[in-house]
Amino acid sequence: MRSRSDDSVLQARGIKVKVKDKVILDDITVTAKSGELLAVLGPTGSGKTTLLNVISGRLKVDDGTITFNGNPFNKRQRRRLAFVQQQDVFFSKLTLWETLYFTAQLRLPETMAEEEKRTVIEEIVDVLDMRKCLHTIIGDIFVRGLSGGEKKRASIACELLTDPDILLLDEPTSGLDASTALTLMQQMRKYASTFNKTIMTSIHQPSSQVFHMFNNMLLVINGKEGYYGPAKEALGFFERIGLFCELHYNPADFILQTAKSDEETVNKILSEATRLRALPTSTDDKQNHINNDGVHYDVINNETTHENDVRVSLLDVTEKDTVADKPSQRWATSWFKQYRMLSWRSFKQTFGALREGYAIIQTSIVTMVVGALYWQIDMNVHTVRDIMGLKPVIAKERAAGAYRLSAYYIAKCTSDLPLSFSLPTFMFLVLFVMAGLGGVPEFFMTYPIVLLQVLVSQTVPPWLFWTRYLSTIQYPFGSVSQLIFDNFPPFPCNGTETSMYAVCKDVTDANVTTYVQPSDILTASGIVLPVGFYIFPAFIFIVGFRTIGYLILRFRRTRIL
Ligand SMILES: Nc1ncnc2c1ncn2[C@@H]1O[C@H](COP(=O)(O)OP(=O)(O)OP(=O)(O)O)[C@@H](O)[C@H]1O
Repeated sequence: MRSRSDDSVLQARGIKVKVKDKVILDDITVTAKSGELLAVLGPTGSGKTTLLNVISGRLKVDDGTITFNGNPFNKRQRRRLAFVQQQDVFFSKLTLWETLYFTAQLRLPETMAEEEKRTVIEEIVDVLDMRKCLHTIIGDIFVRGLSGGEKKRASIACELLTDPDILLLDEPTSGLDASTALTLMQQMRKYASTFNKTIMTSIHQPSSQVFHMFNNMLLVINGKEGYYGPAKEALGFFERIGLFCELHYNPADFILQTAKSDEETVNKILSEATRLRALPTSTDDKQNHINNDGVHYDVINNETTHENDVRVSLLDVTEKDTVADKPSQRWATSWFKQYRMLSWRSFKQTFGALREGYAIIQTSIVTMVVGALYWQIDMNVHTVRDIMGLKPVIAKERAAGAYRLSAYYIAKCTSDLPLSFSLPTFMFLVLFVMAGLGGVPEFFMTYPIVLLQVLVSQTVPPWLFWTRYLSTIQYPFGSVSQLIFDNFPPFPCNGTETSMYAVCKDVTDANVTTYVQPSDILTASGIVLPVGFYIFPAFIFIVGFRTIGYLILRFRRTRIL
């Protein structure tokens, strides 16, 4: 159930971020209060996303502090923060309902009753007005599904499921038409005021109506603070330095154009902002900020979203903080639950691809051709597309602490098996019968080895192609050949390519029939070792490569900037 969050103040003070020698954020101070919508405006590349990354804890600062109710914003409190990134990353074959259900199962506590989880989903769906597309698939560039605006709301819905106190939105309106963007921001503003949530959103080019919805705004220019304060006072700030917005002109457009204009104008804005910040009685301090010493705190909430002024004393803040500091577990659900849900989703995604008829045809053809040559698993446009698409989803979900990497990895490996095996099984069966490679016992002896080879092939990434010299294919091939040819009858030298077999080379008398033994065929193919020798390395490959894959995922750090 949505709960009304306690009054809170999140403050970033003197934030500085440098990448190599480039200063990306320089002395940014901003305060976000519960119940309010704070917008971070700025030209492209000014540092808006970087600031959100810093606040969410995904990026370290070179200088500055972030506090929550006057205390350092710690890891535990950050779990009450949700971050909706600019790109919507989803499993495309799942419906909106399935996506929300999956997220709820993983991110809501296991102790919460199933019925309650469903109620939470229903509630969010209503808050964001998404009922009409609940059973539409997410879709991708190949198959249409949710619209851009619906996808954006779906991203937000996934984050709202955990009922966070603080919601960071990175460019939620980018790519949306003006009316969809307006509806979304109206929903966000209403959500913030109804449930006393803190919402901080970066935004590129808000319409006039959207602009008037912001309680406070921070203007970032080249990583520096251009204006911070109530949105409705922003034009007054510019007027004080001689910059006037024409009547009926969109204030956001005016502000952004001014922020991108000549150096002299930009310097004027930055100097005025610096001057105001230095004033002890600046608007900034009066309205929003905890004083420098972080001890005294007095908020006058003067916006229309609140019916009454809210005054929070130090005592209140300390009490609220204790509540917010309640120890929370690292994971909402057990390893097994994560494994089960991740397998479920992986199945849905894979079989969703199969439901698309053309995917089956294409997969079959490619598998037939490639599989016939190499017994390799198919690697066509669809699977590549899906695999490429998964990385950002996993990165997003892992960053939000949705599940353990080990649960994901094992679920992915196991849930893919039925599909991975289905087409090679079909092919092997057909070939086995058509080529008359043996009877039922031979089939059941050789079939597991084929499956083994499918697994080995899957685990070798293209950049490790040179490992063919380690002959992953040779081992199962060797064992299959041995099992098949062991039961073959000898055949005469005449009628065959005699140079292949030593026994045939010396046959000079046409009346003498010399036979090639099955063992001769194997020797000629370089298969000379016992069956076990060929099977064992396949297991080593399967376990070895999967372990390496897991370790790479585990220890490779994702760069955010
Ligand atoms: N890893 C990096 N190395 C060097 N510069 C970087 C790196 N990451 C970001 N930057 C630079 O930092 C600046 C701020 O980037 P950021 O993504 O925060 O901007 P933004 O205001 O969110 O832009 P947009 O509105 O286009 O999303 C940009 O100039 C960007 O090129």
